[in-house]
Amino acid sequence: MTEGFRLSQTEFVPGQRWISNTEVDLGLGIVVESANRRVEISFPAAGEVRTYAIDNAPLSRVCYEADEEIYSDEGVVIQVRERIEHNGCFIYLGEDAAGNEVILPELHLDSAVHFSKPQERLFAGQIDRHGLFKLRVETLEHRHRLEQSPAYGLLGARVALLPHQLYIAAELASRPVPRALLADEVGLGKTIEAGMILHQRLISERARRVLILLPDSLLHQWLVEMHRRFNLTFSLLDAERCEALQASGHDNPFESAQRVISPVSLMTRDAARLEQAVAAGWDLLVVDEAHHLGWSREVVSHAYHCVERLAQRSEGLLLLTATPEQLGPEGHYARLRLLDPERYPDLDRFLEQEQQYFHLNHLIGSLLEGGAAFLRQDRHTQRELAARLGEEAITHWLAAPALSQDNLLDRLIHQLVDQQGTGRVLFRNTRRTVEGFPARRFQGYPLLAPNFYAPQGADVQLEPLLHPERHLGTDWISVDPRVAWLQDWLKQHRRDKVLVICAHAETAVALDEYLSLRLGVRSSVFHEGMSLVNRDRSAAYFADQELGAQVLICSEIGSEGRNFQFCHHLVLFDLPLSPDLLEQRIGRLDRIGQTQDVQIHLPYYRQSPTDVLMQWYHQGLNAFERVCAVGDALYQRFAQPLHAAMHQPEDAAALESLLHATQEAREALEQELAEGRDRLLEMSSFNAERADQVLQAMQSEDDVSRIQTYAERLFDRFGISLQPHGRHGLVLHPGEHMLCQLAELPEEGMTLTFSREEALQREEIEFMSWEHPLMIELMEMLTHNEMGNNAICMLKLPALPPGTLLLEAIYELNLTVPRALQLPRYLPGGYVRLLLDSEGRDLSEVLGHQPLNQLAQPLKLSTSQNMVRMVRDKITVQLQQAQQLADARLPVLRETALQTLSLERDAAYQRLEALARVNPAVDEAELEAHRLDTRTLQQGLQNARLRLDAVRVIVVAD
Ligand SMILES: Nc1ncnc2c1ncn2[C@@H]1O[C@H](COP(=O)(O)OP(=O)(O)OP(=O)(O)O)[C@@H](O)[C@H]1O
Repeated sequence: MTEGFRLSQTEFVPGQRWISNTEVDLGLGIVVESANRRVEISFPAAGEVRTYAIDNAPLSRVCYEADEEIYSDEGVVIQVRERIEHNGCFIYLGEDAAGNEVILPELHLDSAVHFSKPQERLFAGQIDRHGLFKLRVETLEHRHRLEQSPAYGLLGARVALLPHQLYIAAELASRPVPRALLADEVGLGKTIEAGMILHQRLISERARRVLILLPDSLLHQWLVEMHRRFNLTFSLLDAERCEALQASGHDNPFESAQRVISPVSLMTRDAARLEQAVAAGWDLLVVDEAHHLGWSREVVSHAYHCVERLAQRSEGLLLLTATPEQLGPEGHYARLRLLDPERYPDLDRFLEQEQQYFHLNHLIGSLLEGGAAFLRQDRHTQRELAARLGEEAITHWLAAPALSQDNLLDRLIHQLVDQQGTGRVLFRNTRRTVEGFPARRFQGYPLLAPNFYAPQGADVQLEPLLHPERHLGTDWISVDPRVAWLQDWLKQHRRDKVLVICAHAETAVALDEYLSLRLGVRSSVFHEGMSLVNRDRSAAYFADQELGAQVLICSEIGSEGRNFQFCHHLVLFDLPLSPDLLEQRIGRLDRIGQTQDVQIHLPYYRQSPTDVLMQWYHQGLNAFERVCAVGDALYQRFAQPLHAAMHQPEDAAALESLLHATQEAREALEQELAEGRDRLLEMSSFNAERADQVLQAMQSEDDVSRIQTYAERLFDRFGISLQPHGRHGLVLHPGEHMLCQLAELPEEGMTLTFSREEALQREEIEFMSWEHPLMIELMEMLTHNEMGNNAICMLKLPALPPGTLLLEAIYELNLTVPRALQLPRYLPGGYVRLLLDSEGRDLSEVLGHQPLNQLAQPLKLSTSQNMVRMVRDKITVQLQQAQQLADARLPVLRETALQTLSLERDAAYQRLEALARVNPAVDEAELEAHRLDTRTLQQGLQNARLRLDAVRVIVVAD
């Protein structure tokens, strides 16, 4: 667009170019005829002709000055050198891009020209409503504040603000590339953490293409959770949909969408699909229930291979599992290797490193306890620190003023925590650190096995012994005392919902049929033999509080990932032979959102293998009533005597000694871990100070009255029809006079609340946060287009003589840095505001934007246009003065931003450097990437220019 565009008032002469002030989209008009106090204008770009009364035609004359760029109707760009007038029409003399002399009569100006810059629009008479200008500036303020907030990207999630999740989300969101294992205990919110990280990366444009791989049973739940909690819509690509897409002409179905959810089974069963998914490339890959990715030195599972291929083609990688060591330390190692193959090249080295935790933890423990005073005196610890973090780190610390040593010590401790083998990639929060979980209560129900049931003996396979129904014949349901027990229990708890989990689908189906068909219990079933749709229907039927099922019977697939915390009773119809799987089962109920104690019930045959296993779990591991983090490790250690005891359930002495040994081993192991790995893990998984910073930022942005007041004006300006809905809510509908079509406002309208609390209770209504897609759409439309970028108003201010002309200019920084690097975070205040008086003095400090808004009176459009015509020369001078002043401010702005930038980047660099001491070969690449990004950011600031974003002319009246 052209700079310094002028408007001039002359007679209407055929051939002149004018624009309509009220219908700017018509483009440049040509005077066709002027007679009988009327003028006829043709608008070639729009193919329209208009006739106006000459006296009050809403038209402005188009007239370009020397040095401006103009476009001919043949698309040639011309730099104007001179403008001459001939018979009332202009002729422009200038040069084209190749330096050729061009003479262009105004008749041949491009008619499709569009004015967008504030000064162009002001002079062209395209003056915005005063309210729209105010809204634009307010929107800029909000946008900059949000971009600089530590909560940026996390605000839009419909979630309760839980510090352990906020910390992980903020920590990973701030990294250039998030590659991590989210391993919080069952039900602590790994899906939510992953969702928050995704949301942040997508909003900040650090990721666009996301693939989520899931077990079949979790596809729908994730789709719903991503949409309902994060407003993120994913395409589900399973085998059928891939086929359909391919049939409709998509060579690679994975290129048909940016955000995809797929079952892992699609990759493992169909090599071609895996290749397509790999070829499509991803910014972020998420794999839930990652403990299924089996790996050992001898055998690597196919699922592991598939995920490995994809992980190599994806920048970011989030692996989710509540039981990272379920398949032993090898499996754990293998998942870390997926995240960072170079840092974890070798299993033996990894196992060795794990042994080092004790010393590191001891060092950290003494620093935490003794603080700066201790470190100042203790030379031995100083030497140890120097050995781990480098001589320079400790010399620098010792040289620092005593007052700042405490803070600096925190930084050193964090560097030590990072150095721990898995410090930066593994996040594990436990119920010990996250408070507020209800208790678990366990009750076993010993039953007499039927007389004819006797499959025991050392030669019988152990696993089937845990499922007596398999030995009771086809009519097992009528003879198995567990069924009678269940029937009885249900009768006594008619009002309670209960989740029943058993190992096999056939058992689940038989139980369901028996309960519903023979006993009339409202029961539903969930197993791997059902279609995904039917599984979800069953789960939804169970979730329905009023008309839903009382009982849901799940096979083992129901014990992973699903959310059943609305129910408080869990019946274990059998026991799994894995402590981690037991924890997964209990985790369906014992998860965030559970409001009552979780009651766990186990009917079992007296003196059976299940009886032994139950006692081992309960007395040995205490795994029913608490999370036993060392369960699988102890299972590996005690498998042999445990299996022997299960084969000999009547041998009370052997069992007693097994239980005793297990208890002792558990206590010792827990103690060892608490002093070693777990403490470090706890420290790297959570930082109260950082979490609190994010929490406070979130709470401050949740201020309902601020967002509500602003949003109501915003919606109204765009012509959206709104009605109040409760205290903090609205019902929106597309209005009759909407300014434009809105992709994020559905035809049928939307009911919303601005309150997070209400949004958490009422999932059927939208949570309107600063990051709701509709809010983002409107704010972007306002600030990325010319809407409201100029205004004129009147002001009565005794301190200033009437007739004084003030010019308020708002400048934005033009940044040429990729948005993903989030340069605006470092900019103080975000934009520059100047308020110039007639002498070119800046009064912005004396009269702020808000006070000015309160004093300013809007003017009618025609008055505004006349006013601009009268004072356009003065405005032009003031605009030039403002630009000079703004340019003079730029170096200071740049310097402050560079300082903030280097403070933050240096701290991050030091953290990486400390890490590189352990593994220099690997981390050099990361350090180099960091240096490069820092250079790009610095360069971006050096190249930044101030661009006039909006301008307001203020006329001081009597
Ligand atoms: N911050 C939160 N606000 C509201 N609900 C939450 C929050 N965090 C988690 N939840 C709810 O708690 C339940 C457990 O969360 P989630 O499914 O993310 O846990 P998980 O760690 O992935 O569980 P699992 O180990 O079983 O896979 C879900 O119903 C989830 O919606």
